[in-house]
Amino acid sequence: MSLKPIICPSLLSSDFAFLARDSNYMLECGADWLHIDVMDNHFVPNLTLGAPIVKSLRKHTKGHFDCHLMVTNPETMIEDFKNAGANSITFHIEATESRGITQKVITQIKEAGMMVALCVKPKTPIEEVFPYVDQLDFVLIMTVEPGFGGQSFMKDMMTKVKTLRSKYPNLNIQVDGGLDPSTIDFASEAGANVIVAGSALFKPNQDPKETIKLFKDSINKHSPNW
Ligand SMILES: O=C(CO)[C@H](O)[C@H](O)COP(=O)(O)O
Ligand SMILES: [Fe+2]
Repeated sequence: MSLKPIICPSLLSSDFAFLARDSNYMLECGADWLHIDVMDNHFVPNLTLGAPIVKSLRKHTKGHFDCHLMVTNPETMIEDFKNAGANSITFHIEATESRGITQKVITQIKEAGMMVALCVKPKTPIEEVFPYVDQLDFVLIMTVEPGFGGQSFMKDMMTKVKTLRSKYPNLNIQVDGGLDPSTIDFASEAGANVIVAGSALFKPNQDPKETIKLFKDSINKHSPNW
């Protein structure tokens, strides 16, 4: 099976006053999913948006809502995000594993009819997701410390991408943080096919259509060698 590139603009870098306009513009430029960063000012030191805003946005776009929950208690938000129109929910294994509820949250998301993914922060070994991978739609490997856009890509995270890719050739692997035209080849060569990018796509005086194409070309070039 060959995996297709999935490009996910991070709305964290959009103009929050014009979320619908910016979301639809990215879809017109060739984006596949809309990446929505949910931060609770507890799991990460930043506060962004929650289900009510996602619900409002849903009225104005048909895009796939790829919700990245950087929150301490993801299990309390699943129903609200489902009702808001979320298509996939990614939660951090660091928020659930120590409480023994990772399996429960995966099941909760699947039963709500959404795609489900687990995410690992830079210091978390990728092996921690192995027991769950067969049930997941994708795995997110953070390539920055979660909390803020515009940080530098952590190239050493590519070891994790390679390890996961060699064990799971058919898995969608997402990377998030610092992806831009100068770092995409490291990610796609290592085996990532789902790319989140905020600043690289929303920066002024850039052509997001060109950048999205460049990301896809890079993945299509490297994926036959995975
Ligand atoms: O999850 C995130 C931060 O925690 C964001 O999705 C990510 O940082 C995207 O922004 P950029 O491409 O500017 O790094
Ligand atoms: Fe994210």
